[in-house]
Amino acid sequence: MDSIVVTGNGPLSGQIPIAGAKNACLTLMPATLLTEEPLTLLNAPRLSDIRTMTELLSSLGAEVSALNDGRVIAMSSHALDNHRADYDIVRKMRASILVLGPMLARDGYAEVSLPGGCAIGARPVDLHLKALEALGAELDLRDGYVFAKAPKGGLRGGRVRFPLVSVGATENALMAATLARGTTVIENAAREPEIVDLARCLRAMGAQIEGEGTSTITIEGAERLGGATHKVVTDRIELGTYMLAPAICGGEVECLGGRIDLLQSFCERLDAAGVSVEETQTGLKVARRGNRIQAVDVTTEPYPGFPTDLQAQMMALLCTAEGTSVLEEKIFENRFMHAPELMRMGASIEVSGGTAKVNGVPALKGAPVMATDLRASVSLILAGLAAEGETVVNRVYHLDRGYEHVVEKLAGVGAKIERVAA
Ligand SMILES: CC(=O)N[C@H]1[C@@H](OP(=O)(O)OP(=O)(O)OC[C@H]2O[C@@H](n3ccc(=O)[nH]c3=O)[C@H](O)[C@@H]2O)O[C@H](CO)[C@@H](O)[C@@H]1O
Ligand SMILES: C=C(OP(=O)(O)O)C(=O)O
Repeated sequence: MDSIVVTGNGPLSGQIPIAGAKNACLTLMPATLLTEEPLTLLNAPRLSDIRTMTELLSSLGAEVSALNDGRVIAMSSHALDNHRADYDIVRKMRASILVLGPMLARDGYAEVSLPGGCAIGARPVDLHLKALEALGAELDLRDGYVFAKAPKGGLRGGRVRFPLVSVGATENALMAATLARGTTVIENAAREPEIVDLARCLRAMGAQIEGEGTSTITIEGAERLGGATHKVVTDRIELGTYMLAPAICGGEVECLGGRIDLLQSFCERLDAAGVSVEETQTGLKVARRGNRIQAVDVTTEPYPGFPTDLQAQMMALLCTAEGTSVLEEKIFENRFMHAPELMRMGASIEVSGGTAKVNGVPALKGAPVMATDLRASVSLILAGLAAEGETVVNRVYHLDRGYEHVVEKLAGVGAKIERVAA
């Protein structure tokens, strides 16, 4: 298994291009199952998760081609010759559950393996299933699979009220509702930019949707949807991750394609910690104001709150802050696995349930560390950029799920970083 070796090397300077969003692309790709016409995505990121989704859609009978070096994904699904999303693929990536709503809406049946838990939490899919039931689906859970059937005549519009905000369940419900008969109202919907991006793409395909980006989304079902060409929104999590690099190391970095509106609450926390963020013609320019970061408290919440997918990276920043920061993780029950690894680098962190108290230390020291999940991996790289000596991050396959060319991007702004093949 490859590892990434980082050596603390002082201030960074230059530009980092930000890719299209993994989490948007992973819901836009299954939207191809809603139409027989071609759906083309521009600005796609080149990631192993995208290859896994390609493998899944292909297994169902869709044609998926990566063009222009993977930046363009051209998809077409005339007729699906398989309606079973197999465990072997689903277990690799939880977003696989997003093929359920579209297949059911279009063809009236689907079999999808239940994804199971993962390192960051149990992550059930009960809300996805309840939403589809509200549209008339009959579901049977057997042998680790959900067997879903639409009523005669197809799904029908209905009221979906989520007891808690779920990004994936909102996406599944939204896609299914576009082909249901009548009106669907989704209440307590997720408001993430990736949901807005999905709604925009579905609208370009002919769907009638109102209210995306708010807690209530209304969908008027259509007989059929057509093809479209859609540009994937900027990856706000990749953006936030690279904004933290100059915050940790000093210097000034411009993240190309970045926008403050994608990360309002994150930018507010950065400002409080002593990091300036300036919007430019081409992106966001980020610089640390003083010599030392100031402690800040952070609570993760659904959008527009502070994203859970940036909590690990923010913790890496706060490890060397002046003072004590309290991080509260409210989305996933087990998302502090990076804390013990950061402590191996000299951080002082006390974890208790969903709360982590980070007592800032003047400096971190390089060490061999182990990546436990996607965002934990990159938090260790960020910490390594600021640490004295060499940090070796092992198990970097997690990183390949969500960050393309991380070594090239950071080396491009002056970081001393390399990937070492096993
Ligand atoms: C591919 C993708 O877009 N992944 C993102 C998506 O994951 P994902 O869509 O899986 O996350 P959700 O928003 O659904 O999860 C939020 C919370 O709801 C719970 N829940 C969810 C569904 C359900 O049926 N029952 C249930 O109890 C989860 O366990 C979690 O505690 O949003 C998360 C929250 O912003 C991000 O961290 C992930 O990066
Ligand atoms: C948790 C994440 O992804 P997934 O939902 O695909 O596990 C993530 O992107 O940080």
